[in-house]
Amino acid sequence: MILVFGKTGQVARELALHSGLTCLDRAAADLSDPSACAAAIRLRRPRAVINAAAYTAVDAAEEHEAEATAINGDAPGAMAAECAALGIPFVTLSTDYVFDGGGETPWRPGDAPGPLGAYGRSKLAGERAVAAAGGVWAVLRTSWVVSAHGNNFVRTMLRLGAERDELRVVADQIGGPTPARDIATACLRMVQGLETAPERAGVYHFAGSPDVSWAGFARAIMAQAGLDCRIHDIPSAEYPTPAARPANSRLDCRGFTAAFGMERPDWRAGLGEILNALKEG
Ligand SMILES: NC(=O)C1=CN([C@@H]2O[C@H](COP(=O)(O)OP(=O)(O)OC[C@H]3O[C@@H](n4cnc5c(N)ncnc54)[C@H](OP(=O)(O)O)[C@@H]3O)[C@@H](O)[C@H]2O)C=CC1
Ligand SMILES: Cc1cn([C@H]2C[C@H](O)[C@@H](COP(=O)(O)OP(=O)(O)O[C@H]3O[C@@H](C)C(=O)[C@@H](O)[C@H]3O)O2)c(=O)[nH]c1=O
Ligand SMILES: [Mg+2]
Repeated sequence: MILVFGKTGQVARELALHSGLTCLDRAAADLSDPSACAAAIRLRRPRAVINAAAYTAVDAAEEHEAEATAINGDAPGAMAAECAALGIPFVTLSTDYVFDGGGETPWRPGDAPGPLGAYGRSKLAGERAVAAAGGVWAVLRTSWVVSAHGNNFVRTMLRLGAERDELRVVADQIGGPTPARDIATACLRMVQGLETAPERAGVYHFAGSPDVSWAGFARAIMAQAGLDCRIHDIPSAEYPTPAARPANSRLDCRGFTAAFGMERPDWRAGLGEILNALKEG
């Protein structure tokens, strides 16, 4: 059995569609209590652990950094330490928001992080705690997660696109939208890969292709959904938010493909599947 932290989130819901997994919701394991997470692993004796739970409210994290750091920093660290003690692989997710967004070159896993906000700092704290715990661990940084469930940009655009004739969307933040379904597959590939070749432990990048601005992504969503809503390109300065977002969120995913044999998924295909799932309701 593979133990998954998270049950209701975008990635956790896609993981739960696979067999051989036990998914823990907040009632079964609250990440604001890291030692309870370690205890849950000890009790259940899985062959591997995937952490798909996190504090993901980017703007709210600015005012709740201590809570975000407990959940995104301390809890994965405690999980990783327990997995190291048990000699089992541990996979956790991180984000493009650990980078400062400078330049236009896709970020490589070894590039220096420089988070612009509290969410990114809390996720970086988690990466560092996991690496420090030792054992057979992997951090998968992904970006712009989308699915038919939960809070994500596709669902926001569908809601707003049905209400309005035009929308202003930032065009100077570029990244790779990533279907949660593909992230779930990637996590399971990593578990298998780490079981057979533990020397693959480390930090990896995995994002959908092609890279696009939020405005470009919004236009694709409106077009594929058949919504008549015009998207105006705006600079980030015209869409002020409590937390700054990186301008360059491009992730260089070649190391992941080389290690685990999975290419970057085309988000345009994933978007079609999400729209179909929402239509079938
Ligand atoms: N969403 C995105 O765009 C991106 C996400 N990521 C990372 O990918 C991973 C998965 O994200 P995603 O699936 O989108 O997340 P979601 O925001 O969809 O879900 C978050 C999950 O974490 C759970 N959770 C939050 N706080 C706690 C807590 N204190 N104890 C237990 N469970 C808790 C939530 O449970 P509940 O329903 O009870 O609140 C929910 O199941 C995260 O590590 C995230 O940082 C990386 C890049 C982009
Ligand atoms: C709704 C809306 C958003 N925007 C902008 C704000 C923001 O820069 C961008 C995306 O909005 P979101 O609120 O979805 O962005 P955000 O919540 O920051 O998404 C991030 O979530 C975390 C968890 C991650 O790890 C990141 O990879 C990333 O996916 O679009 C507009 O320009 N116009 C709009 O009408
Ligand atoms: Mg959001």
